[in-house]
Amino acid sequence: MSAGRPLLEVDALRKHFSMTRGVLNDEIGRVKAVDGITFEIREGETFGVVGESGCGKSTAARTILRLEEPTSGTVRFDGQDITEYGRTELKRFRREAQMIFQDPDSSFDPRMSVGESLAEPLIVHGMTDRKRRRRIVEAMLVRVGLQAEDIDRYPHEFSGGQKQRIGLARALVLNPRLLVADEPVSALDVSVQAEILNLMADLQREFGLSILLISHNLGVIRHICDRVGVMYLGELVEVGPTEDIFADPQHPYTRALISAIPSTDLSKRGERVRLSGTVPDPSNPPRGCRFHTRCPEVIPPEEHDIDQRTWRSLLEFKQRVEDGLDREELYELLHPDEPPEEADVPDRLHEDAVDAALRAEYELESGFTDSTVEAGFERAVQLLTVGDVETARTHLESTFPTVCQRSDPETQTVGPAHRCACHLTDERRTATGQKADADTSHREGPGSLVE
Ligand SMILES: Nc1ncnc2c1ncn2[C@@H]1O[C@H](COP(=O)(O)OP(=O)(O)OP(=O)(O)O)[C@@H](O)[C@H]1O
Repeated sequence: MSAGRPLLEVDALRKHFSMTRGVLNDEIGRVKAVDGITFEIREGETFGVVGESGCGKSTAARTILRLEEPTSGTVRFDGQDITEYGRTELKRFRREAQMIFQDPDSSFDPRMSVGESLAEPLIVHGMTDRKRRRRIVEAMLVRVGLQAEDIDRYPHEFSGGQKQRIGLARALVLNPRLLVADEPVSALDVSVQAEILNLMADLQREFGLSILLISHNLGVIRHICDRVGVMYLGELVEVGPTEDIFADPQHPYTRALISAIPSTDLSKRGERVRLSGTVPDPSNPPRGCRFHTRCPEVIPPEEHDIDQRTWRSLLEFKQRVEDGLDREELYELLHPDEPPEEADVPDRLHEDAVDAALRAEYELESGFTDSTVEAGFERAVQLLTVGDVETARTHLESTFPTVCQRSDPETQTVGPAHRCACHLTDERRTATGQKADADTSHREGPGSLVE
């Protein structure tokens, strides 16, 4: 369990990939895969990073190990900034910080025996005594639950779970201080997953390891992590001790991930929060809170009487207009079997038909109870039927504002070592009379979560 001093300190780390075009490689944009994350891992601690596919977890791990060069920010290992390491220091660091991957197959050369694969790092780091290497490798195989005789076998002779054991043995053969495990069990049968996670926990205790565990599955993280960082679109939106994150999740994204964990408790089934769509394009992240385009708890304007589901649907409509809902698209909505390029799209579409089609598309009521909401929606439809998307956009912006779209939430301390970046946290604090406690020392947006 956690106790020691910080071994790894990640501060405002960014990794952007350049998108280029043409022979001159002109930059046309940047994929903000990791966009200002801050956390630390103490000696002997397991820290989990969780988030959906495409949130930037693997890029974060690779940048922390300097397999990718960071765009900005620092990574300190045992107090030293690894972003400034030269070749020799980097070699030493690579010995102390090892990585295992999702697919153990891809990390083994099928032509090399297990013994040869595991001895390789020892040779690279200067161990010339062959007998000694063999003794170390055999002992490590036994330690991960295999047999010393397995040393002369080949990767294809092992099951997926056994291969991941061999992967662990190879990562640990150099006695590292940090293990970075990127989705180590997601390719394995569920029945084998717990065995590998338990083995990792045992090895961690025995070797006093620090572990950075990356997974899209909070159930996996819960199994062995002391603390968790929840990652969304390049940012850490919540960080805290595992038990606090599960007992009192603050961020709607964390709540959605928790609800996605299959429950064996029948009474708890059916409470799953469904997130619409996938993680947005990191080269063009939504403004304000990056999660607002999918957030099931996005904050409605105070002046409107509107339920959460309707508000979510209205915001999806608003987003579609923002993305440019022109007359051709509307025509397609009205006439799904008639491609607009072949049809003569009229200058003015039929208002009632567009109104009905949009309400059906976004599952909106046929008449909103709040007359201002009704009038606001009708006005947007009018503007869209004549193709005035720009005015429709500004009209929707002023009629249906939300703080979630307007501004980036600041990181707030919500409990001991528990931080969250969400406007709902501000609202809750205001409602309970607590002073907003923004972390002004780390103004890097929601990624600024430190212990
Ligand atoms: N070398 C690269 N060049 C350009 N974009 C990249 C590169 N590597 C990753 N990306 C992009 O960065 C974003 C984050 O990818 P990353 O693999 O880190 O996410 P992830 O959360 O680990 O997802 P997964 O579990 O699917 O790997 C994605 O949009 C991905 O397409």
